[in-house]
Amino acid sequence: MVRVRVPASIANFGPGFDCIGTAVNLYNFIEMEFSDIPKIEVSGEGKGKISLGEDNLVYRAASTILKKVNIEKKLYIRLKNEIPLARGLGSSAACIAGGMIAANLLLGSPFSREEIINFATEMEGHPDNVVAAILGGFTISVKVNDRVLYKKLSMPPDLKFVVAIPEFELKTERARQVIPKNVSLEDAVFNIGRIALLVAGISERDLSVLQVATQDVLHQPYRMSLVPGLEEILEKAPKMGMLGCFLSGAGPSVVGVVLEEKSKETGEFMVGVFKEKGIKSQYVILESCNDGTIIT
Ligand SMILES: Nc1ncnc2c1ncn2[C@@H]1O[C@H](COP(=O)(O)OP(=O)(O)O)[C@@H](O)[C@H]1O
Ligand SMILES: N[C@@H](CCOP(=O)(O)O)C(=O)O
Repeated sequence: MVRVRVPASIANFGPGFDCIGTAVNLYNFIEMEFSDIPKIEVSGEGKGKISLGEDNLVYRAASTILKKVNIEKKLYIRLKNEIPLARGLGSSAACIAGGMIAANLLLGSPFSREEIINFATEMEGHPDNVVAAILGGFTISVKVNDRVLYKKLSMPPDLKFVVAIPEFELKTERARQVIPKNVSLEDAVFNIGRIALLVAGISERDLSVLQVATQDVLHQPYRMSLVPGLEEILEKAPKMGMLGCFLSGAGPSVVGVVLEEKSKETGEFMVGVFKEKGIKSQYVILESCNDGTIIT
């Protein structure tokens, strides 16, 4: 039997659509062993909702690895989930990364970490969440044909990520449909500069750039129609003393980047805005997780 812990991830981090992600300290735990019949048990998030069949995402990710080495065996998988589903905290990436890494361990690790990153990216469709979930920290990932080229930085340790999590689910697939296929040169330049500033700011520990460096015009404006309250939160965030504010992944959760003393106020503010829109939400105060998927 193998047991892994895989972190949630905040993808995009403002301007880094499909290429930047950061792992945070909210986890799913996956236990896996070979079995005569396929069996899945779930506790925590998604219990009663998640499929217990072979179409379960963790099962599918693990099976992908078994198939690559022509192993036909069935699996018994126990899932203990802390990551809420379809809220923009990388639940699907955690299933794919964790399922693949656990299966690779069960097989005696025939695949390298690089290979797992490539397989996981292929299954998820974009590398930002899976790379952060596998490696931890703040990650920059670029797809080059079938491979992913990546860099990992560590987050300044004093940053808190206050995440307001609405009660409603927003599937990433749906949130991707509203983004236009083409962008203007002006918008591309807006994001390119901010991504560069963000990466430099994180590596130099210069928090003063975050306000501007977390702005985005490539995905957030289009997703506002799916997340009532997002526009108001982003507009008021600087006045509220947030260092940065953006949609978590594809949403609907919203992240306020703050220093500890602003955490509670930030969470209550965001939950208040959602409430005004008739949306129930709760907030959690998270920290960066520099470990990726680990054996526990
Ligand atoms: N712990 C889990 N076990 C099995 N499937 C899961 C789990 N968590 C998420 N999923 C699958 O992933 C889907 C959500 O993925 P996605 O829309 O990408 O949202 P997220 O932003 O949370 O990654 C769920 O509807 C479910 O099918
Ligand atoms: N770059 C993707 C990230 C999706 O993250 P998730 O946590 O919502 O799955 C996107 O913005 O579509």
